[in-house]
Amino acid sequence: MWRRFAHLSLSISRTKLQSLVRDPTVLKLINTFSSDAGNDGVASSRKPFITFVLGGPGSGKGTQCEKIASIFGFAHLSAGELLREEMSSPSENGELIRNVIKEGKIVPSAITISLIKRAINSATSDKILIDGFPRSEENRIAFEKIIGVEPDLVIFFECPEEEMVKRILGRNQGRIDDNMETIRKRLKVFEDLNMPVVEHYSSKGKVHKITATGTVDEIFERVRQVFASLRYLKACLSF
Ligand SMILES: Nc1ncnc2c1ncn2[C@@H]1O[C@H](COP(=O)(O)OP(=O)(O)OP(=O)(O)O)[C@@H](O)[C@H]1O
Ligand SMILES: O=c1ccn([C@@H]2O[C@H](COP(=O)(O)O)[C@@H](O)[C@H]2O)c(=O)[nH]1
Ligand SMILES: [Mg+2]
Repeated sequence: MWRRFAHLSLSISRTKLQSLVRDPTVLKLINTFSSDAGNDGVASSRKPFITFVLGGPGSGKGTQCEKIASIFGFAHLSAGELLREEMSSPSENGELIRNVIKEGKIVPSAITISLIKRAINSATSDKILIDGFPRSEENRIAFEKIIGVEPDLVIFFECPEEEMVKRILGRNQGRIDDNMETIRKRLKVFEDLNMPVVEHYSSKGKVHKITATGTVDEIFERVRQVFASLRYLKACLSF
């Protein structure tokens, strides 16, 4: 296959390309865009390319996901947003979700995963950003079991607590959990339950840690480089 690259003046060595082709994320990129293989958990005839976007409350996940979605053509699924919509609809789980969110705790996996699964199945892109999920190791294990896939990539926004608190208190969207009492609980849940998920995927080499301080555009420039390099590799490897 290397002859296919011969006419390109790529500043990337053959050895590097060979190692990239063995990289699971790159292999998945190629499969996502060129195969019809499906899986049992989601109805798509293609395997979606799944990115988990993690970070503490107020670290900027939603803000950055919107930019990734518009520039790189991803579908943006926010687990928190799906739960808020469910909470506001005449759903049998509405009251439970409201109480859990108000307490800064984690909604049972079965509820969140069924909302995520439905959203993946109706997404118009096979490149999916799942924002703010999994929140715990229990969430993660349940997702991998029910959906039958692991994420291809994990973006982790690292942000100091005082900055996250400042951002949340300035958000002004009327969220029932954007108050100091709930914020303290959310920060503790993040450290105790969400960080082990980041550590799990770090040990598998899937995490891209992004420093989440600075302006929205400065942070997006760091994020953009991760996705631009994936897009570049796809372009190199799939023609
Ligand atoms: N780099 C930034 N500098 C200043 N404010 C920011 C920055 N990024 C996002 N914000 C603002 O901070 C608030 C929180 O951002 P955002 O909603 O994207 O965070 P989040 O990680 O999705 O939070 P949550 O986990 O609570 O949903 C928003 O009001 C957003 O406009
Ligand atoms: O997978 C999830 C995602 C969210 N929650 C609950 O919702 C709130 C708000 O989530 P944001 O991502 O900050 O919008 C969160 O504090 C949890 O209570 C959840 O349980 N599971
Ligand atoms: Mg958010």
